[in-house]
Amino acid sequence: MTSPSTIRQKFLTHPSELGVVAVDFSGGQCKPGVDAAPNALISAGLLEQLRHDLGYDLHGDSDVHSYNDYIPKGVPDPDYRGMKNPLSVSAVTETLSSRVYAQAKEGRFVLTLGGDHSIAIGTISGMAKAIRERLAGKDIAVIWVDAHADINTPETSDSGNIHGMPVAFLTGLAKTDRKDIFGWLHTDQLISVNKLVYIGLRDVDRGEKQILRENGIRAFSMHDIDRHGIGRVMEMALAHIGSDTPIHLSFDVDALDPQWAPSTGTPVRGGLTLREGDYIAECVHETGQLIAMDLVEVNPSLEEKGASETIRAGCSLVRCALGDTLL
Ligand SMILES: NC(=[NH2+])NCCC[C@H](N)C(=O)O
Ligand SMILES: [Mn+2]
Ligand SMILES: [Mn+2]
Repeated sequence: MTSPSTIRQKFLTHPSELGVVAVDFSGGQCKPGVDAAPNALISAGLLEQLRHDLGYDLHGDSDVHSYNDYIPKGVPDPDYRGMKNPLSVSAVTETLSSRVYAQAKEGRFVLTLGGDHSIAIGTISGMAKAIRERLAGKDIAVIWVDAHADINTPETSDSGNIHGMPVAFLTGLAKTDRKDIFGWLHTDQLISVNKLVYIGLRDVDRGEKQILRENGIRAFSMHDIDRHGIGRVMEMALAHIGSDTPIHLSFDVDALDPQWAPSTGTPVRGGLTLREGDYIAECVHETGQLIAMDLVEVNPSLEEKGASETIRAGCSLVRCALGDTLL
């Protein structure tokens, strides 16, 4: 086995530097409020904790950069192949992709605070490209922690919400012939289905199940976690990725049970405990392969009584992924 810090050392030329990207965007789904999450997380002290308690130097957005400025103005954004707000989501994620790429090129860990999960189209494409350039064509692995698989194509989606489709675009399973609707994604920005692992699934659409099956995608559902325990599931998930691959962790807060994270747009009962979520983040940190994390789908305006709990849970997940709880 290569020494655990090799990947991080090779890629993160500045391991104590964080590129923070705060994305106030909600256009990948229909409920307002998820755009307020980055501010809520920052106001709760997240960045200060990373700086002060964990000793990171922060770069990038110290407050929220308005991604809504990148939505094309004065042009209608009609549904296309059933997708809602396709031009807006495409334009925002394209800009986000280049901002993430710029941070990653500096050799920094990139932490993105969403926003809805459609923003992963930008973050993961930016990381995939930066890693390929810096590590001689190497692919990144993605650990997608979520109640949902978010791998609908426009054709299999019932809702038309693009936050249910990012993985289909990122893997090239969803094709597009429109430059202005994700046609900007080039092969060097895509990920391989073989290096994708899901954890926490429990609400997967019928068409998505077929996509997972047909592509042999590794997925650990809540059923698997109940059967094997989170410890064994993490061993299996990380073994699938291997020790020589950089990891992007995309964490949807709805992977947690609504008891811990009620303020989210598509809550599903029967989820992870906060401790299980933290444990996932700790295990990925411990590999020395983690190079980027997204935290998405915190919506402070839903279930307002639970908003501070959800924000606190989100802060905890990020701190764990950045090494807080390990001795
Ligand atoms: N990122 C999320 N919370 N996604 C929920 C997706 C729900 C459903 N599968 C859909 O495609 O609409
Ligand atoms: Mn989800
Ligand atoms: Mn999601």
